[in-house]
Amino acid sequence: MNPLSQETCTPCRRGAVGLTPAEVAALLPQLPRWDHIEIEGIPQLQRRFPFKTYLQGLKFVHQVAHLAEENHHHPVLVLEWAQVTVRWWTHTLGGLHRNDFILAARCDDLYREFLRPHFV
Ligand SMILES: C[C@H](O)[C@H](O)[C@H]1CNC2=NC(N)=NC(=O)C2=N1
Repeated sequence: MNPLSQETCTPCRRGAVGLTPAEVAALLPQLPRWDHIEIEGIPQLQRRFPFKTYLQGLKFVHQVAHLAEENHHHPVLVLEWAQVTVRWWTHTLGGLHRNDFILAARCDDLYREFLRPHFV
């Protein structure tokens, strides 16, 4: 279990300060399957999760949506055939906050549950 996923998100108030590039660089190794990308000048965390079926992907999207609601922090979710793409960033900062890393780690935990064989 990634220690990041054990942390609690902090409310990100307007005027909050985002992570410095050094802080982002220090956190990225804890999310080895996530890409640090930039879209329209906004740094984000992105991971593609493969699934056997479209409906399995939808189930994962549903779980991530509930995680987002519980934490008042919402990702971009792209549901495609056999894959779900998740992108985290903090809108109020236009950049990355520790919350983005925490919730990315939580997504990894949810996905790991999908991969665990469910014995009948
Ligand atoms: C009021 C509400 O909690 C805020 O607008 C939340 C909603 N979800 C959010 N999600 C993300 N990713 N970034 C935000 O800044 C954000 N703000």
